[in-house]
Amino acid sequence: MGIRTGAQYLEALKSRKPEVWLNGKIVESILDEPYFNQPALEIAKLYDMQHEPAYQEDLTVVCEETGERMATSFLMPHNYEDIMKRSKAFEVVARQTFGLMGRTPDFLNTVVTSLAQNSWFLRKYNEDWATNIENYYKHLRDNDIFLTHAIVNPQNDRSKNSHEQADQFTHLGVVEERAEGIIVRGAKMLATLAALTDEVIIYSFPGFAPGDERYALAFAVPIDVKGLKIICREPVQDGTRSTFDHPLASRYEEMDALLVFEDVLVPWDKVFLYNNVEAANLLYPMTGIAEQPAHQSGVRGYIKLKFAVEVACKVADSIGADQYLHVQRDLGELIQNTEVIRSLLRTAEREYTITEQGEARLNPVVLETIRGMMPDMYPRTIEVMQAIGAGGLLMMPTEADFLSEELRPTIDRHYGGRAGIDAEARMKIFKLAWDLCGEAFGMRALQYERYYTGDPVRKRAIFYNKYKKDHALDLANAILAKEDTVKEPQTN
Ligand SMILES: Cc1cc2nc3c(=O)[nH]c(=O)nc-3n(C[C@H](O)[C@H](O)[C@H](O)COP(=O)(O)OP(=O)(O)OC[C@H]3O[C@@H](n4cnc5c(N)ncnc54)[C@H](O)[C@@H]3O)c2cc1C
Ligand SMILES: Nc1c(O)cccc1C(=O)O
Repeated sequence: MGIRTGAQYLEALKSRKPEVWLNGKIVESILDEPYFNQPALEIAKLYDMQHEPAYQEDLTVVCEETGERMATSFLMPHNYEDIMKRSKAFEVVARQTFGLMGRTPDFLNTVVTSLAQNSWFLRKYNEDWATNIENYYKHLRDNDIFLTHAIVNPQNDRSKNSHEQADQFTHLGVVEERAEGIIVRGAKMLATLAALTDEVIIYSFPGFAPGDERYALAFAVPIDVKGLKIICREPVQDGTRSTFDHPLASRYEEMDALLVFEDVLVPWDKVFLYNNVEAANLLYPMTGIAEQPAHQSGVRGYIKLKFAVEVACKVADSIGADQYLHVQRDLGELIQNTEVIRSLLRTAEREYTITEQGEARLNPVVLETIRGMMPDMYPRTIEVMQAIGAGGLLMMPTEADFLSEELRPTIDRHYGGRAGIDAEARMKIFKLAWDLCGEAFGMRALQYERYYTGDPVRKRAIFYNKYKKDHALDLANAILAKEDTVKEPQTN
């Protein structure tokens, strides 16, 4: 099939009926549900862009194996040119959603591509696991499949491992083996965009302990597989809010969901890892699924940070606040933060290495630095935006007010900004800002930057401990090695 169009993506959406729970009801038709309609159209636009002359060379490449075009995010990187091709594709996608949709198809495309490129790791444990992921990669690549994923156990009792939870199937685990596959039961979180995807892949961040064997697994199933409940969180918009009042929340809402598997059959050919705690704990650090998605999320995160900083600058400019020193200082800080991330990305890309399997990987220390800085930089941007927007963020008429012939003259008189910024222009800027720094949509976008890549506290601790193990601290050791020994005590 090769690359899909938006219409083909939407047709596939219509052809399925996953068990999606939204506000206490099963959604009968995803596309007809107002809440999902606009985000689905945004995803469809990304598929259409693969066919548009302006974007096709950036978003797709010709697959050497099939001769058909495939998404560039399925390209297995072997050199700097491949790295930069992927980087450009990630940026084109990110710019389309201003970096606000973190789990666009390219994210998991890079995950499965790297799992396939590193199938050697799975082959060490089980030949079938390796063959299965290699075949799954081709299935996704050749059919341009949109994946969601859930790799975290739901928050039940974080002081206990999966096998110690009160109910042994609170967390997703294997109930039994059958000739046709494994039966899985339990929950996994946090499947972003699940309702809008074709299939779901399950695996885990490291963290299994002896006794967790039944939970140590990785597999993939269609999103509408029998027995899978997709339980959505509360929506941050209802699909009917005006794009004038909520320009971001109305378009880029990424629904998050808990996945509950109720004795779901996973065919053996879709099992990538099973009943092996060591393999499950090493999957993330030993394959490229730490580095490769971090490239996509680094580029996306940069675009989102840059976008939010630009909104903060527009807010300040629209009311003349950026003539004041402290506002200039704070906005200068935010701009410098975006330059730090941009520069780190170029450094990580340039300082790539080639693995024994021929995979080009960005510098992991630099990638991890980006991942470690974003959970502070993005919230700081929102804080500055709130401080500059101040009460104006709570002083915005709605689109309906603007449309009132009676009220409009009053709005025009009292809601304008500095010279040259009329009421509508200022309100459009402030509504962008409020979606980012006040609405539930914006708070989720902030929480995303804090947690999408894992717990920042533990990620930084892992980073420090690995850095200490891998780096000699040679500058400090050099001075300590000098002959500045303590002289003999003076004896009087
Ligand atoms: C908007 C958003 C989108 C996301 N999208 C996805 C997705 O698409 N797919 C997916 O799989 N995941 C997704 N995630 C989930 C993300 O991977 C997790 O949020 C992240 O791994 C942290 O886990 P947690 O949220 O359960 O926090 P917890 O691990 O429960 O942490 C809660 C608090 O307890 C502390 N804590 C808990 N356990 C420990 C421990 N063992 N040691 C020390 N401290 C501990 C943490 O430091 C933290 O302060 C998303 C998250 C967000 C916010
Ligand atoms: N956040 C991640 C994810 O959801 C899947 C794979 C990798 C990551 C990551 O950030 O490392």
